[in-house]
Amino acid sequence: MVYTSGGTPYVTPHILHKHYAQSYDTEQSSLIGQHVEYFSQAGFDMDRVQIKRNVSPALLYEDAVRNEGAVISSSGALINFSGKKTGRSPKDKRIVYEETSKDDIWWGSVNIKMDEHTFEINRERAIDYLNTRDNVYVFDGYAGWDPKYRIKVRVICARAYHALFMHNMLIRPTEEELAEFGEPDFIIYNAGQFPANRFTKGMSSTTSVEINFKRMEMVILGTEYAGEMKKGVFSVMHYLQPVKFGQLSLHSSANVGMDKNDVTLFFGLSGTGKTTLSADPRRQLIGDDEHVWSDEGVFNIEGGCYAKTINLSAEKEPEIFSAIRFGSILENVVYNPYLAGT
Ligand SMILES: Nc1ncnc2c1ncn2[C@@H]1O[C@H](COP(=O)(O)OP(=O)(O)O)[C@@H](O)[C@H]1O
Ligand SMILES: C=C(OP(=O)(O)O)C(=O)O
Repeated sequence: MVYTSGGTPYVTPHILHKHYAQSYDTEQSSLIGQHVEYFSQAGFDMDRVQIKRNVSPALLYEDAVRNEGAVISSSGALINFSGKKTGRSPKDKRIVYEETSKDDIWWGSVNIKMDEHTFEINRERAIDYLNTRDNVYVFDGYAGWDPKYRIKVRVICARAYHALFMHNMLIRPTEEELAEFGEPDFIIYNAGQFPANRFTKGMSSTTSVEINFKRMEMVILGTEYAGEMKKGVFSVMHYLQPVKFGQLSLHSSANVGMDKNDVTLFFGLSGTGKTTLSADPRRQLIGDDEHVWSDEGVFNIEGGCYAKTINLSAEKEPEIFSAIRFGSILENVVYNPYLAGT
């Protein structure tokens, strides 16, 4: 990200893995016995890494600013950079070919096949990388507002901003729900700072975004674009809803009239206006991207929204503009370093 002021270019910082000594209240991570055992069994070196589970946005801000080159904008949002990948990598997204799901997947250039062994290699690579970090962030949340059709998702990642992103995009459990969360239904291992090995069978680049429906896991290597995680959860719900629950999942935004139950769905590929149109102030927002039309109505899969900020103005899109405040993330935007991130 380059910002130019008076002809002088300024490259905004993107400092990764800076090992600052950190004071951290261990109470906050509150990994109770069963969790410590879970993470040890999952291959995490619990003597080395500090696992921070469902920590507050303020703590994630502190870590992102201290360790990841994040900046706080004048309106309180957290400005972050996703490195060289600033969008999704569809050509590097693969699905494991295995007996439990192979007949329910439309294989081809969108759903690219990967073998189980390669998944295991990349999964191990991701966990090995995460074990080299001082901080590993975990966010446990739900996908799907209808308790009948929702799943429990665990995100394990190395960047505080990725944890904050999923804190925003998933549905947050209450304190009681978190205490009784138990085993997740789906796990994302995000080691996006670390590349895939190009010499591993099937890897065509250093990026790999892969889903294994048998293990109900996703592994991300070689891309830090946070949207991969939210779309990964969507891929899983797009598989589970029709195949396992018999419900219709939709890539659409949705809103509803103030008095009537007249739900409107807006369909379109990424960047075609789903978020913008669903934010109509005369109607109530249900969600901006991922829904399920179930036997009882339309429910959102997500807990937050993801909007494009290009040419965003307070006049044209006031609801989206005013959402840029404490807790929200600005990803890959230009800012003025002299005016405290404006
Ligand atoms: N008439 C319009 N309707 C919707 N979006 C528009 C329109 N004109 C321009 N835009 C812009 O197009 C982009 C649409 O992005 P967004 O709503 O986030 O798409 P999506 O949610 O489908 O990915 C925004 O930057 C928005 O400002
Ligand atoms: C986050 C994204 O979603 P959408 O543009 O569909 O809102 C994306 O395409 O990466």
